[in-house]
Parts: sequence; C-alpha cells; structure tokens
Amino acid sequence: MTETNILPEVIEAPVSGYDAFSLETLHDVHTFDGEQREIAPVVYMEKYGYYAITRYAEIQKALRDWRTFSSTDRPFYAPSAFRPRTLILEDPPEHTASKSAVFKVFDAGNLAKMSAYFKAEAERLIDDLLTDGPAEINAYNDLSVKYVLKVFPDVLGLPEEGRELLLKFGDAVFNVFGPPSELQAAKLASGTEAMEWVESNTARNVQSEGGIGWQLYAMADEGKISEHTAQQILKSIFAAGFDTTTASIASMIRAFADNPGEWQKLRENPDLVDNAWEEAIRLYPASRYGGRWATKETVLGGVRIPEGAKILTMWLGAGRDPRQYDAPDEFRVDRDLKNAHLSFGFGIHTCAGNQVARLEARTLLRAMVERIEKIELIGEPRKTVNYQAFGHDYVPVRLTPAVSA
Ligand code: HEM
Repeated sequence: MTETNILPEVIEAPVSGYDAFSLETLHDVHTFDGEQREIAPVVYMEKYGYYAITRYAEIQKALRDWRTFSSTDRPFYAPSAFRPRTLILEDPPEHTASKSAVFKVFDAGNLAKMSAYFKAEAERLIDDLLTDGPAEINAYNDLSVKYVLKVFPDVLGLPEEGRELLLKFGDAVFNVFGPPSELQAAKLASGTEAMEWVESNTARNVQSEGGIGWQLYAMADEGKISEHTAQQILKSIFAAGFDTTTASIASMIRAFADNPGEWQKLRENPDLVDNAWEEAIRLYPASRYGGRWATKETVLGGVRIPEGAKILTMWLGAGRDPRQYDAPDEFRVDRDLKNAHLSFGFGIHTCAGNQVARLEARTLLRAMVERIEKIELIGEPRKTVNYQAFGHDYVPVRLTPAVSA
C-alpha cells in the first residue's frame, strides 16, 4: 500500500483544562491562546464543554463552510440586549439580506465621501497635537478615541453629547459571550448606561436625511429589510464599530513605539501604509474569537467535532500561527501577508465594517507618517481586559514632529 492510500487518522479533540476566560488568561491572551494553538488545531475545553479551533488553516476552512459551522448559536449564547439580533447571529438567507443592506450603506459613493472627511480631520488632529513641538500623549485617548469618536459618529449623524457611551456599549457587547463573572457583571452594568442613548439614536425619527441610518430605514420602506432589522443593523454598527477601531489603532501605535525601525521604514516608504495597518491588526486583532455551532458531525484538521458542538474560533491566536507566518511575534511593516489575516474574520461573516475601519486607520496612519518623525514609548502600555475584545487603552508616547522641508 502506498502512503497516499492511508486515510488520515481522525482523533478525538484533546481535552484541555484551559480557562479562556479567567482573569489570568485575560491579562495575557496571546501567550495562553498561543499555548492552546500548539496543542492541536481543535481542542475541547472541558471546563465549559466547548470546542476551540485554534489554528489559521482550520479556522479558515471552517468558516468557508457556513452550513456546517453555523452562526445562529454559539458558546454562552443567551438573548441579550447587548447583542443586536441580526447579521452575526444569522445564516443565509436572512444573513444575505442584512449584509447586502450594510454593504449598500458602505458603498463606494459613501466611502468616497467619508475618505475626504476622514483625511481632513486626521490631518487637523495631528497638526493640533504637534502645534507646540513634541507632544506627550496617551495615544488611546488623545489620538485614537479623539479621532474615531469624531469622524465616524459625524458620518452617522450622531449628536456630540454621549458619544463616549459608544465605547461602553461596545465594551459590554464584547463581554457577552463568556461565562458569568464579576468582570462580566461590571462590564454589563457599565454598558447599561449606554442603552437608552443607543436606543434613542437608532430610532427612525432621529436619523438625519441622507445619513447612514436614514438610508437603512429607506431600505425598510422599499421592503428590502424589515423596520426592526434596520434598527438592529444600526445597533450592530454602534456595537462593533467603535471599540474595535479605537483599540486597534492604539495597538498599532504601540507596535510602532516598540519598533522604531519599522516607523523609519514606513517614513522612507509610505506606500507601505496599507500593509503596515494589516500587519498591526494581525499582531493585535481587536476581536479575540468568534462563535459557531456544528450542525452535523464533522472532521477538521483530523479532529472529530460532534454534531451540536459549540465552538470558539480563536483568531487572535491564529494571527500568530507559525504555520502561517514567519517570526509571527515580530511586527514587520513589509511582511508579505499572502493570505492576509483573520482579524476581520473570514467567509460570509467577514467584518461588515472592514472598509470603514480600514479607511479610518489607513487615513490616520498616512497623516501621521507625513507629520511625525519619531514615536517613543514613555511609560508602560496597558492592554484592555475583556473576554472577546483585545486592544490597548493606555499607550503613553512622545511624538516628535517631522521637520517640514
Ligand atoms: C479594526 C476594526 C474591526 C475589527 C478588527 C473587526 C472585526 C470583526 C470580526 C472578526 C468579525 C467577524 C465575526 C464573526 O465571524 O464571528 C466582524 C464582524 C462584523 N463587524 Fe467588524 N471589526 C472592526 C470594525 C468594524 C466596524 C467599523 C464596523 C461597522 C461600521 C463593524 C461591523 C461589523 C459587523 C456588523 C459584523 C457582522 C458581520 C456579519 O455577521 O456578516 N466592524 N468584525
């Protein structure tokens, strides 16, 4: 018998005592999720009775097959006011209609309008920061939050007052899919403050004519989606569109502060801006995992997954899978990302706002590269502690302005 005739061996998922949600884990998710990745492509987390897909290739393979790896249920799923019941909790055909509605409001025409506005605001913000020469700032609050909470809510037509509640809302949303704990209770309590604001700012009657929300309700009038779905989609944008970008832009600045040589490389070759941003979110994804359930028994990476299994797709760990990337812990602005990364997910549920997130981040980075000579760390950065979201909420840096020609 030749080797090609040997059927691949199918094994049961290695049983792991891993607690993906303990405080110890949450303080160092890259190390701990990375350890699980090195055990097997799929592990069984005994403590919670859930499966975790840990490696790049297997996550990608699973997410190509939405019929087997359905999104309509997931570990720790319980209906929650913090989880808008649309898109991420839908499979086709419902999902197709909702996703088309989002793509329609983020079409080329709307993105082009956003692009010009984001650029003007990014440049203004950096110029303001550097008016008096070198600036010592917390890159999270003074740069990332300031920029994101200005440009995207403006585009959505949201009032100035209360915008910071979007971050509390997002922080709660990203703590829903995990076990009850003090941490979860605190995040949900804090998010509750945001609920009324979110509810009233996603209502039909407050949407400014021609704005994103108005366009969604117009689609409801045309019968393309329901009125309820229009509001749920708007809530999804509120839920997923702020914590993610603020955290990952702060993480990107940390990556540059840790690697001054990479900043110089980018200054010398600004064409690398887009690639540098993708590399930053490969290294520091804003979302640690997704959730699915197996609609039938299946085998992934040689590991059996039973019908009905609830599954975490651990894309933060997969972003540093050495089977996919050379020297995966290193930040290299010119890395050949080949198949990109999983930080925006993969398959039919790929991030619906990825174009907006990319536009925001790349535009800011371009404005920075043109204006900033040096980014230096002047203190210890702090990572966020959250079940599902990952990022930095404190990145103390000194920005030295470039001497203009
Ligand atoms: C750097 C910023 C962002 C990151 C890293 C990110 C990451 C992700 C990931 C990993 C998923 C897939 C979830 C899954 O398959 O389980 C996702 C889905 C989603 N994201 Fe984002 N996101 C970002 C920004 C945004 C923004 C700005 C918006 C809105 C404008 C947004 C809206 C959504 C929505 C609505 C979904 C659900 C898509 C679907 O189910 O088809 N995200 N995002």
